[in-house]
Amino acid sequence: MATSAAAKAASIHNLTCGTSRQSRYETNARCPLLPQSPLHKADVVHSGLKCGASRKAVSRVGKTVVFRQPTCVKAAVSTSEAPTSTSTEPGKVLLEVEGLEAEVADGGRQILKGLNITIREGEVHAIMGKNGSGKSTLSKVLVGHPDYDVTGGSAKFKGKDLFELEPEERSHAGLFLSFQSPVEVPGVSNTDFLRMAHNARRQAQGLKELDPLEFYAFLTPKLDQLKMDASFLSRNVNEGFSGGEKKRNEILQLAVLEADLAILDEIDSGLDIDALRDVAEAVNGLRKSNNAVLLITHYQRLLDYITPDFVHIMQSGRIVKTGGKELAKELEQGGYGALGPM
Ligand SMILES: Nc1ncnc2c1ncn2[C@@H]1O[C@H](COP(=O)(O)OP(=O)(O)OP(=O)(O)O)[C@@H](O)[C@H]1O
Repeated sequence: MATSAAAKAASIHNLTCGTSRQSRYETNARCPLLPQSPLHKADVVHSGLKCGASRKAVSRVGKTVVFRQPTCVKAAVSTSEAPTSTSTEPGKVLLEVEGLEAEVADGGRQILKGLNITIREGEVHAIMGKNGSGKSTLSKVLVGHPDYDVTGGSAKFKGKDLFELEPEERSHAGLFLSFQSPVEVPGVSNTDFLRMAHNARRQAQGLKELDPLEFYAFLTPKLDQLKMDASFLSRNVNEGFSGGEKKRNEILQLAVLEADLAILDEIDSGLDIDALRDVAEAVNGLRKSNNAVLLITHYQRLLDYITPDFVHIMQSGRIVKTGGKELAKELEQGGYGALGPM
């Protein structure tokens, strides 16, 4: 058996990770998968990979756990299938959130205060809102970030109770979050990382894992699509990447995982004009009739490229207004004051 990080991960990824909500206090440690890597306690939750140490082991040994944020996986990403947002038939419900309330873990302050949103297959939703209104918290709560406790409401993803699933199970089920500030994972090459994540979901789906050559063939067209140089594959995950390169790399993960619901948190921040277009085109290329995108953004410019079906305005932990794409334009022109009382 090869001793690469990928092979090692492949052999351990079906063990239990310490990143569950219950074990969030046990993550001040190093992962057996990425022993060189300090753990990113707050940033690395949405893992399609599982850790090599059980929670029990974590608490007993006092060290452990890894995880990384990626991923979900399916096979090839088709760019030929048109999204169905123009269809008059509503797609199947992918995500249904009702009355969601969440607070900072350990009895901290309440951030989400009764949030409702329903996302169907084929749709693009955009959430906008002033700084601190709770947009990123919503995305992190949905993927099971350990910094937050759900204190009320419900969320169903593809008909299943989302909060019954561990973070990596949510990933395997097809939920993907591109973080606002993607973390670096020293010691693990991008290609190994992507393949681990890809194979973790394939395994969860009962599919045969791809070997390095098969995976490379699968990955290469996606690099072209994102106009990413192949040299990014051999570099450690996000290490030394510019802000824009990290964002492209997030979308590469999404392309590899072909999630059913992609939550993209400020994917436009830090991108130059060309990069914004490339990333937006790549996201559009990933859209299919049976998947959906939730964009969190402050600016209309992203929505010029990725046309939303619904724009939601968030304020104080709730969605207070919903409209079509014209709502974002109104906001751009007049600011939040122009939207009137909400
Ligand atoms: N882990 C945490 N500990 C303490 N406070 C937190 C934590 N996470 C979020 N908050 C607070 O919750 C509020 C909402 O934060 P959040 O990052 O969700 O806002 P946002 O709408 O995404 O903001 P921005 O547009 O600036 O990115 C903020 O006041 C923030 O300081």
